[in-house]
Amino acid sequence: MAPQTEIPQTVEWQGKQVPVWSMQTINYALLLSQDPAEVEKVLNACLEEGYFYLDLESIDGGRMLRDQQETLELMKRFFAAPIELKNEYGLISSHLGYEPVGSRTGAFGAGTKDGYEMLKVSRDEIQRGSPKVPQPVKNNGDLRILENTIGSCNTITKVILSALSTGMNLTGAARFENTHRNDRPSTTTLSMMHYLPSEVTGNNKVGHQKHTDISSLTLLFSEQWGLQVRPPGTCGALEMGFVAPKPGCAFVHVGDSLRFASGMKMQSCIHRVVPFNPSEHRYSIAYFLRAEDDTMFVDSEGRYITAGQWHDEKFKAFTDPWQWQAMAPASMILGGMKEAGEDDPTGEPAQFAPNPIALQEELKKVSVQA
Ligand SMILES: O=C(O)CCC(=O)C(=O)O
Ligand SMILES: [Fe+2]
Repeated sequence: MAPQTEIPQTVEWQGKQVPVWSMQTINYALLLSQDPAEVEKVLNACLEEGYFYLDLESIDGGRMLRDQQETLELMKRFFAAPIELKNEYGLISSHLGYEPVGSRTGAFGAGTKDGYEMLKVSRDEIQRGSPKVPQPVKNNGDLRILENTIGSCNTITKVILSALSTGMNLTGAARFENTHRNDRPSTTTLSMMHYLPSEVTGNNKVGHQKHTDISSLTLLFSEQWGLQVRPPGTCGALEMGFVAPKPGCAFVHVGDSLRFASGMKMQSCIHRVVPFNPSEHRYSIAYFLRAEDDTMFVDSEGRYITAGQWHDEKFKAFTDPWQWQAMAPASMILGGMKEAGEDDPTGEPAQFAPNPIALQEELKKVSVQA
């Protein structure tokens, strides 16, 4: 057996010891063969925690890891290009195009902005003859890399979905795969993110806001620290803690759509990204496997709605100014997941807190517009 990489139980961040949450590691090669013990293990991870590591170091997973490395190189080239080229088409739709830094609320909520720029290429788009991607990556070599990566991620997430259907004894049309078919429209997308160093953006423009994902499953690759999750507890989620990057592994988590499709049995993972190292550029690749647009489920508000409608409403909530987010039901951003109390009783690190006078001014601005 390969030696286990030691993951610490806590890590120092902003002068405090913060938990590093441990989790199950699922073996992709075993899942591919529907190994009964591995199927049960992945199902339990989704029912109890809503996330796990996926070990891809095998003959099948190895090529997928190489696709990620190629995508990482592609992203670094893309994000180094001038803004006019990156933003050639802007954000064409919610799941396709470029979003500059500071487009959404940041890691520390009210009055802060996010610290990442993002390029999204949807699975539906890459399947088209002439995908609409900005000029820096619109060449045969880069399009091939994007197609390979989207194909790999799609296969991996479908293998997981299939194991979960088997684990839940779903048969025929009731299996989860049957609402995630490639030839039916969906908002499934590959999202490539570049977090700028907080030394460059300033402390009020950092990270990624706390949320659960719209998707059914999210497959996430990052070799760098910064991602935090809030594990579900018996009386609400526990404290935010880090996910340690693990070599050869992806981090997979359940999103709202699969929680809803499982009749609320699975946990949608509460997470955010914080600046870990103020001088570091952080890169992450997320594949959001989403249900076909016309899939029906009961959402966290008890409504019988389509996956498309849940996507559109939640995407709007993600991109709304924080003042409007604060007025929306909490079940939207957190997919109905419960939190026991404050993230941290001693509060967020002071250096990231927005100036209270500036906050009041911003609040006034939006109430005048509304
Ligand atoms: O950058 C990351 O590690 C996570 C990004 C994320 O949560 C998202 O795009 O939904
Ligand atoms: Fe997310």
